[in-house]
Amino acid sequence: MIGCLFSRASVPAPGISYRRIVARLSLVFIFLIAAKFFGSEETDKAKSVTFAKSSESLRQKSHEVQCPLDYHTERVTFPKCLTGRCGRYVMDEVVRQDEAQHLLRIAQSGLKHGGSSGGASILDLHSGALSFETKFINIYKIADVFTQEDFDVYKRVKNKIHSAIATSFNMQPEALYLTKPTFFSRMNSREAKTVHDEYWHVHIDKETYGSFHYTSLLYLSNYGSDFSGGRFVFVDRAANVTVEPRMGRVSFFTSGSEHPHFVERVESGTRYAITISFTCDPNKAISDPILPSEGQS
Ligand SMILES: O=C(O)CCC(=O)C(=O)O
Ligand SMILES: [Fe+2]
Repeated sequence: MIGCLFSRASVPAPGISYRRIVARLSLVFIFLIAAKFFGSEETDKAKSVTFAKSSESLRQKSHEVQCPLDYHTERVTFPKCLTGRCGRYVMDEVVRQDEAQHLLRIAQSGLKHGGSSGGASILDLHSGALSFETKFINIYKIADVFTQEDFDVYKRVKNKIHSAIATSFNMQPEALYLTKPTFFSRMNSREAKTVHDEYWHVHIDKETYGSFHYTSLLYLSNYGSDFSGGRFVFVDRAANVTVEPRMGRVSFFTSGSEHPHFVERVESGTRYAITISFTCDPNKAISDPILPSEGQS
């Protein structure tokens, strides 16, 4: 069989010229190159544009995108919160460095009591959920880790981000509510052990989490020095658009199908961030976390 194929390849059939073979091979070659560049795997997109570099401090950088159809349908229900504009923002001056450092210490001291066996761990101060090997435990049941000051800083920073979103999207702050899940994340290059470790998949927050209308991310470590890989990537039609995490950097965007995104795999080091989510639906609102009183945990 193999011999047959070889002989067919080396002796052109009558009527097929070498020129034709070269032309066909060229077509195959062009097709392979095109497949590499325009392949369906979004994460392989060759064209990548940096929206925010970790080396630059941005007071504000924004980009407006077209809102999807279902956004306009939902506007009827939440007209004060869905103001007709969809887009993304990066701001480096909303959260102070000392506040970001304080939040990093909260994340580290909480995660000391657990941590995933794979590459992604979370800590949720609202529910107490903490990654532990391949599952989750309630940190409030096992340790008395946090102080009132920790909760005060957390709330102050959340309020600043809430105001920045309300102002940027031109809404009354009362129309926008904190929702769940809102959580610290720690990512590294460890091999995934469960689906919860697979943070690198393209997703849409409104579909993944249900209640989100506005997603915000506060970065607690620096791309390039604390870790490599791990950039945030918007999967736009024309190109992938990256945000490089930077200590204290706030990035926020409307959470619908206009913003598919993923986090690149971390190659080395440790990446810390907080996902703080907001909804327009008062029924999906959550309150600020409070320090569990003695005997309550
Ligand atoms: O940490 C990030 O940069 C993004 C995380 C994310 O996409 C999410 O929590 O839904
Ligand atoms: Fe997300």
